Amino acid sequence: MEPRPSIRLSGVTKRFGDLVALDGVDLDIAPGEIFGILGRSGAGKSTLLRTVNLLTRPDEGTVEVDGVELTTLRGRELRASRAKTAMIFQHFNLLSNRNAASNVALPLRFRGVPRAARRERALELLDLVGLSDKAKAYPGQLSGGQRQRLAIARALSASPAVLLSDEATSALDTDTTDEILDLLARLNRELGLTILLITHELEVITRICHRAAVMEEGRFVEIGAVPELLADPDSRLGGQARRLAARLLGDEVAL
Ligand SMILES: Nc1ncnc2c1ncn2[C@@H]1O[C@H](COP(=O)(O)OP(=O)(O)OP(=O)(O)O)[C@@H](O)[C@H]1O
Repeated sequence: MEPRPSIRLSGVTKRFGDLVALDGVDLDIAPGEIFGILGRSGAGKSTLLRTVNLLTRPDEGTVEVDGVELTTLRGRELRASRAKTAMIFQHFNLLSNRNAASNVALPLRFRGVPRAARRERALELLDLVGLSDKAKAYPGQLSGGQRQRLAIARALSASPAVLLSDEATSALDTDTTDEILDLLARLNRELGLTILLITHELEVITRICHRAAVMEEGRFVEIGAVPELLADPDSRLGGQARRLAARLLGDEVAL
């Protein structure tokens, strides 16, 4: 029997006035999978990601996380189920007036975790993301890559089963992007964390995603295992990869 999906979207539709931002999206993501959604600006990626924790409520369709249908929940029950997911962002969304340990510990404070336990967990998480020497540093004293590590540590504070990543590497240079992607891949392996990410960068998909979908106008126009899509001469993902290689190598033969 197939394991219960970590995330299941069925017929998810979202309209903004006359605009159909999501058009009946179906998606199953397995526990421990890294799934990437690639698409141009305006394709509907952010709207889709935000339906998974119901920051955006779909007009039609259902959203299940870990077997719980979020679309039927409200108030306290919804907040409790939302804790199974955490989110990271392009611009980190850290609190600039709190040091690194305090940024990580704050969500635990809201959950009523006692001070000593909060501190211990914060230091453990900073260590996990390679920032154990930065506990007292403020976000303004950290590099972009270190800030994203800190945001990842904070996202993991309540031990979510699912991490949602909204263009988390888009503001970073290539080497730092690779470091953050490698960190996400390690957390996926070591913690069994399911990761759903959206990106407009092909390299993010090819470096860490097990499966991917290409999104256009609120629909998936392609979905599959990344190695298979890359090897398929007719796939959009493969086509993009070959065009990128040709550009980088300046070699039309690669097309
Ligand atoms: N709150 C909103 N009100 C009205 N229209 C919206 C709203 N949010 C998104 N849209 C529209 O829905 C469509 C999909 O937007 P979305 O942000 O999901 O795309 P995206 O693929 O994430 O793009 P980007 O990469 O630029 O963030 C766009 O046409 C956008 O203008």
